[in-house]
Amino acid sequence: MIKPDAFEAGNSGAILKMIEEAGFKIVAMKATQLTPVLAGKFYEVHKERPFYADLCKYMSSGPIIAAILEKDNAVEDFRALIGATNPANAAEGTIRKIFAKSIEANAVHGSDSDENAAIEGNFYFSQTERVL
Ligand SMILES: Nc1ncnc2c1ncn2[C@@H]1O[C@H](COP(=O)(O)OP(=O)(O)OP(=O)(O)O)[C@@H](O)[C@H]1O
Repeated sequence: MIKPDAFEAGNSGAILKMIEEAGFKIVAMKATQLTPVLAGKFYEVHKERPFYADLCKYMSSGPIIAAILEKDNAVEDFRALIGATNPANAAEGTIRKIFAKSIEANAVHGSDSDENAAIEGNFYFSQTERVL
């Protein structure tokens, strides 16, 4: 997912280019905007965390791009490409180091397991929208 800060800043194209150049195939993609309720559902796992309300507000504040990516070892390789959650700790050359504004507005999201990738892919795309 390309988050609202990166979309608003006009960085979506540059981020997608980095993703493709790193060997990921985009198999489904759309621009959309989450409602606060849907943002809350997407990040439900964080509902007890102190930043949850702000996160839901931020994630529904503007358009995002949702995409399903395909690659061998995709989860691990994508998390390496995006870098640490807090851009201050992200390695040089990672998407978050280059584009993130803060620990919250950190440009992109990546699934943390194959299982969650399937759940999150289904969250955004119906079967008929998927090119699988
Ligand atoms: N301490 C914090 N303060 C504010 N927002 C935070 C904080 N920690 C995490 N977040 C926000 O919540 C999101 C989810 O947190 P998580 O710990 O799952 O990080 P992540 O797995 O690197 O990010 P993501 O799940 O978006 O890929 C972060 O990407 C960030 O936008």
